[in-house]
Amino acid sequence: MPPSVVAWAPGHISGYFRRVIGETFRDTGSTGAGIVTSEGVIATVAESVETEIFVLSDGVENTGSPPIEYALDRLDLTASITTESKLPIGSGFGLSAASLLATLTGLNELFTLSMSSHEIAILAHEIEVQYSHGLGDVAAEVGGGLVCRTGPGIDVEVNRMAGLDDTIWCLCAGPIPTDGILRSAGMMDQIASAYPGRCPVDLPDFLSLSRRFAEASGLITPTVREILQACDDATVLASMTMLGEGVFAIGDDAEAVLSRFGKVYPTGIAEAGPAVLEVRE
Ligand SMILES: Nc1ncnc2c1ncn2[C@@H]1O[C@H](COP(=O)(O)OP(=O)(O)OP(=O)(O)O)[C@@H](O)[C@H]1O
Ligand SMILES: CC(C)(CO)[C@@H](O)C(=O)[O-]
Repeated sequence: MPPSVVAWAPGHISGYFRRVIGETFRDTGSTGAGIVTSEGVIATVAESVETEIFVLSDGVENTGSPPIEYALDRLDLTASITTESKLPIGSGFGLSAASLLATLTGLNELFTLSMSSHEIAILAHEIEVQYSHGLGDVAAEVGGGLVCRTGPGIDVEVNRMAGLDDTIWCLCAGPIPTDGILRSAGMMDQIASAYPGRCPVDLPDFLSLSRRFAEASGLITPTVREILQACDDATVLASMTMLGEGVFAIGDDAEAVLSRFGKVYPTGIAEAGPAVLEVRE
């Protein structure tokens, strides 16, 4: 077996956001708030004469990942890469950013690239913005907690609320292609007008601000509406995952209410960002 490294990065449930377009990708991104999730992406990277990428997400295996392929090209590397996540792709869990952060963290260790965690984050953010796969997920996922980003990019101060032991219950009705929304000027205008303009004071406040944003953004689909209504009827705090056709909720009855609509994915709130888990010589 060739040498390999296993690395991890957290996911991110964005609750509300506003795009900010800067002069370069470094000051382009979003302001907003979200939950960095303990359910994220595990990347196993190994030396290989040819690049191969396997993506295992929510039990479904695919091959290939353009953003990861681009990252390898930028680093002039070939490698065998496998990413694994219990959460489904494209459903608002920030897995594109997490897969980049986990993969780059693993490659950095495997090939002794001597990249700092900040340099890894800069490259991941650039790729996210370039592919329109995300705006603020990398900035959120470099650390843990309930995060509030008051500026775009990863060189700005991020407010993090740590030590939260709540379980976040998530339900996914289907993917929403992030790039399609981010590339729509009309949607971006409506999203900007829905933006709350402040950071949450605690987790319940975050859910409440996110729900008001979702209602005003025009993004709620009929399926999400039905699920949110059931949560309202049961006095369960819930909102829509950005950007995915999904719902996230907290509280004692959240799992029971969401389970009526399909598979429920529980996650904790991460305490930290990307890390190397194992080095296999
Ligand atoms: N776990 C993963 N492993 C490898 N590549 C991934 C992974 N998740 C996403 N990608 C790549 O990123 C692309 C865009 O993913 P997308 O942004 O839609 O998912 P997401 O980040 O989970 O959703 P969101 O950005 O709404 O939170 C995918 O088409 C895929 O090429
Ligand atoms: C745009 C976005 C909602 C996609 O996940 C996220 O990157 C964010 O909050 O900026």
